Amino acid sequence: MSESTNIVWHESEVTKQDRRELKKHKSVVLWFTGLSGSGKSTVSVALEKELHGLGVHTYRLDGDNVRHGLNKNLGFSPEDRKENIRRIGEVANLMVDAGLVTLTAFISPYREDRDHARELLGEKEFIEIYVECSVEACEERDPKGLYKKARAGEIKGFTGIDAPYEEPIHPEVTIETDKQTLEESVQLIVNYLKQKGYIG
Ligand SMILES: Nc1ncnc2c1ncn2[C@@H]1O[C@H](COP(=O)(O)OS(=O)(=O)O)[C@@H](OP(=O)(O)O)[C@H]1O
Ligand SMILES: Nc1ncnc2c1ncn2[C@@H]1O[C@H](COP(=O)(O)OP(=O)(O)O)[C@@H](O)[C@H]1O
Repeated sequence: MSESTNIVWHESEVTKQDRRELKKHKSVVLWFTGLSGSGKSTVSVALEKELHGLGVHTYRLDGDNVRHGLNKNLGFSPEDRKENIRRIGEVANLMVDAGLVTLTAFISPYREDRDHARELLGEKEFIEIYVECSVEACEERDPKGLYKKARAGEIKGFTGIDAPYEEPIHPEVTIETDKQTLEESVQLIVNYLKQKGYIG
């Protein structure tokens, strides 16, 4: 792939701050990370519904969905996962600029890749949410039958089985979906956003 040259940033007259004032809430990325089956999609869907009900403008980016389009040329090698997360970080950055509370639900197994997204967005606009759940519980749930396939050797390099997952060290929020109910997880995140002044 070649790199763009001779390009110059063009400022808009409407700023991120203007868009936030129109929407009456801050914009931020809620970056869910965790094993397959930990509950990233389930919790982010329920949270988005709750936030929408509170008058918050949201958008949700989900691993399976984005891999159908924008990232359909990427697989699950460490390099492809890195590129997947790099693109999501960039897209999320645009959405935060647009004034949206953006929910991303990707395994994002590598600490370094998540930290790059954090650097791009900046500390105030990046909230890492660790969806903690033991691999045993995820495998027990196996909502898409993928753990079964991985155990049978039909999927190689499956996160938590024969590919790594690096736990966050200092996530802003941790939810334990093998101990808490879905409602408890959603409430915990809503309370965090209110407490920190992201939403009214
Ligand atoms: N090898 C392997 N490892 C992990 N997951 C796999 C794999 N192959 C396919 N899948 C399916 O792809 C979904 C994960 O995509 P992500 O984009 O979130 O992955 S990553 O962040 O790039 O690691 C993941 O979705 P979730 O279960 O929602 O996490 C799986 O459905
Ligand atoms: N407390 C809980 N929080 C979230 N999901 C739960 C919980 N208990 C059971 N589940 C189930 O676990 C599965 C999680 O799957 P999913 O949300 O697709 O995970 P991921 O997006 O991380 O792969 C769903 O079938 C969901 O109904």
